[in-house]
Amino acid sequence: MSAIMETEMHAASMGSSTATSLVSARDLTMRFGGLTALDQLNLHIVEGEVLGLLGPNGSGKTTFFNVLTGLYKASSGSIIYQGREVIGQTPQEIYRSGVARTFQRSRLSLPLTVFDNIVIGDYQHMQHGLFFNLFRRKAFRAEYDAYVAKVEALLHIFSPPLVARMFEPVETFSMIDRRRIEVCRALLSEPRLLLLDEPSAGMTHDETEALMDDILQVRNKLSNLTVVLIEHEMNVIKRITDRCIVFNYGKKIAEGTYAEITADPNVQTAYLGEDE
Ligand SMILES: Nc1ncnc2c1ncn2[C@@H]1O[C@H](COP(=O)(O)OP(=O)(O)OP(=O)(O)O)[C@@H](O)[C@H]1O
Repeated sequence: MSAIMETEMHAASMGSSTATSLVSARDLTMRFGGLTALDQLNLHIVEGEVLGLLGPNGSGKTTFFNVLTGLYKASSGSIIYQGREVIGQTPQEIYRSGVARTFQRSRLSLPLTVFDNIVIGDYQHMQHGLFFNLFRRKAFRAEYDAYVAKVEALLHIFSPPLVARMFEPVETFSMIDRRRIEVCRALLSEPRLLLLDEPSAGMTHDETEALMDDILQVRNKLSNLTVVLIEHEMNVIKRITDRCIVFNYGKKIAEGTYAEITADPNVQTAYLGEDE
């Protein structure tokens, strides 16, 4: 089947005649010694969707993110993002092409301020030579002010009270605010594709609900953004995804709406099998 036909089939499954694939993974395989974490995986990520990635522990979800963001080099197969092969590109190149992510474990520097934590991700884009900082004070100030305005705007989408506290250290913030800060950091580069690895991990039910509202709000405000989230909380998946893909043993075993995948016997067996 041609790539165009597959894209059109996906457009049809999204209920839209204009939907196109932002990412296409084909026969993607990632081996760690004798362990096959991704096993000839084929999937598409459709532009503008919120896609949920599900699957039992160890089914390859985070490995997929790690390959897509260039942290791991796939053993074989291909990932086309915006018409270009991702495999072989460095994490920095992939980031610059518009793919940003958060991690399962927090990667914030707790003693640093909210502002510093957010802009640190964009460090490579900054003019930061000694000459620039010492002798081009006006340009330095303008760049700094532009970053402050950008961070304020991002924090404002999530939680206006965070704006007033943006120069306070992250260690003084609650878990949900820390997650918001991490998502803001990922959004600073104005990505087209945002990958969220278990955003609800370690949060209470109410915090999770609030963060999901935030993510929906971000998605409404940044209409070109495509979001993929790995999540174990089925309520979250049900509430915010347009479509889901389920992994098991590094393969895609189901895809469709939340209602479709939860009714799928393959999915039920994968999860029940894990509990037994
Ligand atoms: N760097 C690595 N070296 C060796 N094995 C790895 C590495 N990264 C992942 N694996 C293995 O690959 C498999 C898939 O792991 P992965 O973290 O992608 O699963 P997951 O679906 O994200 O799981 P979870 O839901 O528990 O986060 C697991 O068996 C894991 O132990």
